[in-house]
Parts: sequence; C-alpha cells; structure tokens
Amino acid sequence: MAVQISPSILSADFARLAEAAAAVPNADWLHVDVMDNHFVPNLTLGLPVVESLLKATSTPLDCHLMIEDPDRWAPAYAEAGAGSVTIHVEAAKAPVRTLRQIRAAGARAGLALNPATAVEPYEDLLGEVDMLLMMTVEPGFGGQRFLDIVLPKIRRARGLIDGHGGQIWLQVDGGVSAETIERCAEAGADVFVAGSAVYGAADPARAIDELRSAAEKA
Ligand SMILES: O=C(CO)[C@H](O)[C@H](O)COP(=O)(O)O
Ligand SMILES: [Fe+2]
Repeated sequence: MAVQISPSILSADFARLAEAAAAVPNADWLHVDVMDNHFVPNLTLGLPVVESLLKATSTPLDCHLMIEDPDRWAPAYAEAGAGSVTIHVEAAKAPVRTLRQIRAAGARAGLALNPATAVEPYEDLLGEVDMLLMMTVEPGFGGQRFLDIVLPKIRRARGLIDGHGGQIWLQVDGGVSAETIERCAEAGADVFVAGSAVYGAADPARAIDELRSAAEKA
C-alpha cells in the first residue's frame, strides 16, 4: 500500500481551520481529533466543526473519535460526509454494530488502540474494519513524545492484517516526525498522522513531502 500522510489539525490554529486545510494540498487526509474531556482529559471540537470543515476543503476527513460514547456519535460523522471514522476499542460498547453503521453510511471504519491495549483480542474484528489505528502516545494531546514500546505491537498488527488478507490500512498516531516515521514504516504502518511535525513546521506542505519520502525509504 502506498504511504499516506494525514496531518492532524489539532496542532493548527483552531480559528483558521480552512487555512490549515488549504496549507496542505499534498495531504491524503486531514486528521480531525475529536475529544470530549471524558475519554481523554482534553476538549477539542465536534460534529458542527466537522460539518463546516467538510464545506471548506475537498481533502477527505479522517475523524479520530476520542470520546466516551462512540456508539452514539460515530455514525453521525460518517453520515455528515467524513471519509473515515475511527472509534476506540476502550470506549466502544458495541464496536461491531458501530463499525457496521460507519461503513453503511459510506465511510471507512477505523478501530483505535491505546498504547497499552493489546491487538490480539481484536483479531476477530478485522473483517469489520478498514483501518487499525495504533496510538503511539497516550491520547489527549499533540506534541507528545513517540512511544517506542508500541513498535512490536505495530509489527504484530501488520502480521495479523497480512494473515487476514484484506485491504486494511495500519495507521500510527502520536509523536510521528521525520525522526520516528521510518521506525513506524519499518514496523508495517502505512498511514501516518502527524500534527506538530506538520503544523509546527514553517512550511507544512514541505514537511508532508519530507515525511512521505522518509516513510517511502523505509
Ligand atoms: O490523537 C492525537 C492525540 O491524542 C493526535 O492525532 C496526535 O497526538 C497528533 O499530534 P502529534 O503528531 O503532535 O503527536
Ligand atoms: Fe489522532
């Protein structure tokens, strides 16, 4: 699978989100971190902002829901037009139903795992997902340090995906930079979220090009 880069607008200026989207025409996705101050200790944005962003950009939205009740809210993001909607296994009470609802609404269905959550118990859900998201920081904030301890799990997830034989993407999120992206790619990731490494750079589009070539080299 070709490398895909999904810059996280968490590190952009929330008063200028349309400009943040326009600054990265070479992005494959725009990663939107939805946080509710319950599942994670931070509060960001929700459905109304996603609806406005959808009107402001043609780049597909990759919505990462860090919320307590994804079963209630995830389908609405898909119905609104998000290209991908990811729910956390630690939060979902009915993940199979919710993943099916996301797909039925026309979006790609993602399943996210916190750094300490093992992937093996979710092997039977692979048929329900289009993407696995491996958190490489504890969710809640941008700009954190990449957790190397997640790399063996990324390798195991790659093995499970390859064994499954489907077209499941493997995303990494948290502390992904020019310095860490090669390790993620070597471990088998193919979709890379980067917030501070893109929006903290003087030239966000150039930062994406650099991340992409580093991942492609690995
Ligand atoms: O889900 C997230 C945090 O919970 C963000 O997507 C992630 O942290 C991106 O920011 P950075 O690349 O700066 O780590
Ligand atoms: Fe995220």
